[in-house]
Amino acid sequence: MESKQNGSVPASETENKTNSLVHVQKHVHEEAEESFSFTPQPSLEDIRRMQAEFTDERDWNKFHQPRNLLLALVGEVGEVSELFQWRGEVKEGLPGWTEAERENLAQELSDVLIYLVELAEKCRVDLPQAVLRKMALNRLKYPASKVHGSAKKYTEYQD
Ligand SMILES: Nc1ccn([C@H]2C[C@H](O)[C@@H](COP(=O)(O)OP(=O)(O)OP(=O)(O)O)O2)c(=O)n1
Repeated sequence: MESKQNGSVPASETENKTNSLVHVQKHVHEEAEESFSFTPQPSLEDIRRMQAEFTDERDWNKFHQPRNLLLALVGEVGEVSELFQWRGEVKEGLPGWTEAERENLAQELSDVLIYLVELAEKCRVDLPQAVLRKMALNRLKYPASKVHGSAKKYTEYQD
């Protein structure tokens, strides 16, 4: 028989609750810590080439001018937004999303990337190199020591 102190919850019950809380916290922690990375292929250059072949084979270059590609890109961004709308905040890893919803999102994000890469190609922007330059600029604009933990825009810092 469990001993009750001053009518409080038996020690074993408190222990169980504590244990399950620790379990839940550990689970949440593990989910947040779960590492994720992309497979290295295809590269952006691979994607550029594959999309160029797709376009050539269909004689679609006459439609794929920069402005049309930009409009197509924005349209696909809208399709990604549709998948998130009315859901409220969505946690990292998309807990509760079905496999079909995840696949849908993967397809829409791919459409965005495909049009982005082709737009960059048609504008003669070497996207991987441009990204390296831009990230270097971002690091200069937002020194970690200065902005750590703050999401303020760089123009809001007084210095
Ligand atoms: N003129 C076109 C039409 C399509 N695509 C390619 C690039 C995109 O990855 C995809 C876009 O196809 P859809 O316009 O059919 O759009 P979705 O695949 O998003 O279909 P839906 O709008 O029904 O969701 O196909 C392309 O390069 N050029």
